[in-house]
Amino acid sequence: MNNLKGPVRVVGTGLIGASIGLALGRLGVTVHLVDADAESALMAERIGAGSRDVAGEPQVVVVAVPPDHVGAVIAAQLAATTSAIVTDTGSVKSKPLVDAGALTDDLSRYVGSHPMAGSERSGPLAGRADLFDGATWAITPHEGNRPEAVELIRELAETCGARTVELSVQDHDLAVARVSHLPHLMSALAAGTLVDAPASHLELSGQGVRDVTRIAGGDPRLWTQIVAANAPALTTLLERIRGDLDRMLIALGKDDGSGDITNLLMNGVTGAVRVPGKHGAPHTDDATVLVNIPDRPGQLAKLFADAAASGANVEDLRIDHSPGLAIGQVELAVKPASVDQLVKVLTERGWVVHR
Ligand SMILES: NC(=O)c1ccc[n+]([C@@H]2O[C@H](COP(=O)([O-])OP(=O)(O)OC[C@H]3O[C@@H](n4cnc5c(N)ncnc54)[C@H](O)[C@@H]3O)[C@@H](O)[C@H]2O)c1
Ligand SMILES: O=C(O)C(=O)C[C@]1(C(=O)O)C=C[C@@H](O)C=C1
Repeated sequence: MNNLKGPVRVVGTGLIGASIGLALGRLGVTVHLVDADAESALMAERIGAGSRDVAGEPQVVVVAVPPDHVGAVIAAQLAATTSAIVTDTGSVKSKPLVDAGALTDDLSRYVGSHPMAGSERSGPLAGRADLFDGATWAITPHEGNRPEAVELIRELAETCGARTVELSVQDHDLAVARVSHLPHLMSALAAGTLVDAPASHLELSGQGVRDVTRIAGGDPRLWTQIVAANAPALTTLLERIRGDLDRMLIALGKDDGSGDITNLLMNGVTGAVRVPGKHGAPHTDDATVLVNIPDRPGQLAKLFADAAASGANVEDLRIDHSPGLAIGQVELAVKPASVDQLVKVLTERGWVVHR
């Protein structure tokens, strides 16, 4: 470790590039900012993601531009540098390798990577220094890479706060089709049915629809490039979903279809619990307790104090709050053995609690 000295040149200073600059800046790594759009680089500099002074050979180049441009920018950066290790943050890993390979003979200084953290927002002003803290960052070396080059990119990701996972380019693209690209398409399709919904229907929106539609807000131009670049893997998954949709439609049309509906829903439960929890840890068996919380200052602090008094350790929490309502709901995740005592103490102290 500690081979990352900088400077790091970030090409593409939008959400991801600016966040990388901010994250590296926390540990004093010098970051140089380049963007085809001068305004984007200026904004990134203003929020403290680095400087637009790009003189000299960088130690590392991070290419954080939209997927259609990644390969060409990698090739251009390899040509513009002599020793720098070049990586990219593109959401699909086979396309940059093919695109850059068509433009240069030597890809030994290029190591692919992909931070598995982001947002539905774009541009430098959406950048956050803590975006990658605890997130997974995929490293996808190819045959021509030297181990030291791969190690340097691993160190870059870890300096940004992430934990790294190494996998092949092909395996990466299959994995993200499942855990990122298909979920995005499903979110967009579900949100699309709201386009012509009457306001009186939308008024009933609760946390469920907010959870399902958040990522649908992502930039459609960026996501078109992402899903087009991963079409083969996505096609296989979409065909599977089409089969499940047909099964659901047939079951809904039958008087005795509830068994098959339950089977499809059970399948969802089984899949959902396989999603790893925070920091890449396995999904825990924590139990959840829901507590109604009045929208008044100090209530959250009081709830935590009362939970602590029961002896329960709060492993995680989520707050659902609808603007305009005088009450919200807090979901406390605790060890199953703590639930009974937690519910007893909170109820005694006046909280409305649901298991
Ligand atoms: N948005 C996410 O959640 C997310 C997460 C992980 C990885 N990624 C990947 O990271 C990359 C960047 O995504 P983003 O969300 O930061 O996009 P963004 O739109 O916020 O920023 C992209 C930036 O690249 C610049 N740019 C475009 N073409 C360029 C070129 N030829 N040379 C230099 N600059 C150029 C744009 O001006 C823009 O400032 C994409 O490849 C994306 O697939 C995105
Ligand atoms: O949190 C989000 O908004 C994201 O969609 C981030 C997300 C993901 O699917 O996890 C989106 C695309 C990227 O390539 C990596 C991360």
